[in-house]
Amino acid sequence: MRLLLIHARSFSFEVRDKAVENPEPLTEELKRGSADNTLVVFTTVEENDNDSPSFLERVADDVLDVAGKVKASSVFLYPYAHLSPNLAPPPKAITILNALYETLKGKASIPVYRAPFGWYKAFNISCLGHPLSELSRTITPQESAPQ
Ligand SMILES: Nc1ncnc2c1ncn2[C@@H]1O[C@H](CO)[C@@H](NC(=O)[C@@H](N)CO)[C@H]1O
Repeated sequence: MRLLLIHARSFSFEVRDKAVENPEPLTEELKRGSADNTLVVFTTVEENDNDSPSFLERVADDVLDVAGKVKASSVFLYPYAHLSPNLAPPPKAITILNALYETLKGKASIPVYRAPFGWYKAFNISCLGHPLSELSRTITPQESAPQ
């Protein structure tokens, strides 16, 4: 999994067009969203990722550690298919992203928002520019313990 974490003074998005054959169904609250003092997590699910609790908890712990350090008021999970050449296919990617969203919500003491999967979206972001405001992470499932 590849993450680009941007601590933003403000962030907003609005859905435009379908980007995959079967995008996530849109509800009113998923069509647009915004937050201030938020940690935007552009997230690319890779082909070798999985939805095991141990993997997702490592990702969530890393994200929330950054959110705490920068004193973000919320986390914004943003599906983003541009951070890796080894993409998981959409059905697998949406499953893992939704599981990550639930894991984050279960662990976070601040609100966790998300943008919908499978759509082109317009967005505005105002990066705060402090030393921890632009971070990237590559997190991979641990190899199973040697037999
Ligand atoms: N492996 C993957 N990891 C994360 N997101 C993925 C994905 N495969 C598909 N998507 C979603 O489908 C849109 C088209 O690729 C993606 N949309 C985007 O990446 C927008 N920034 C528009 O380009 C995303 O919502």
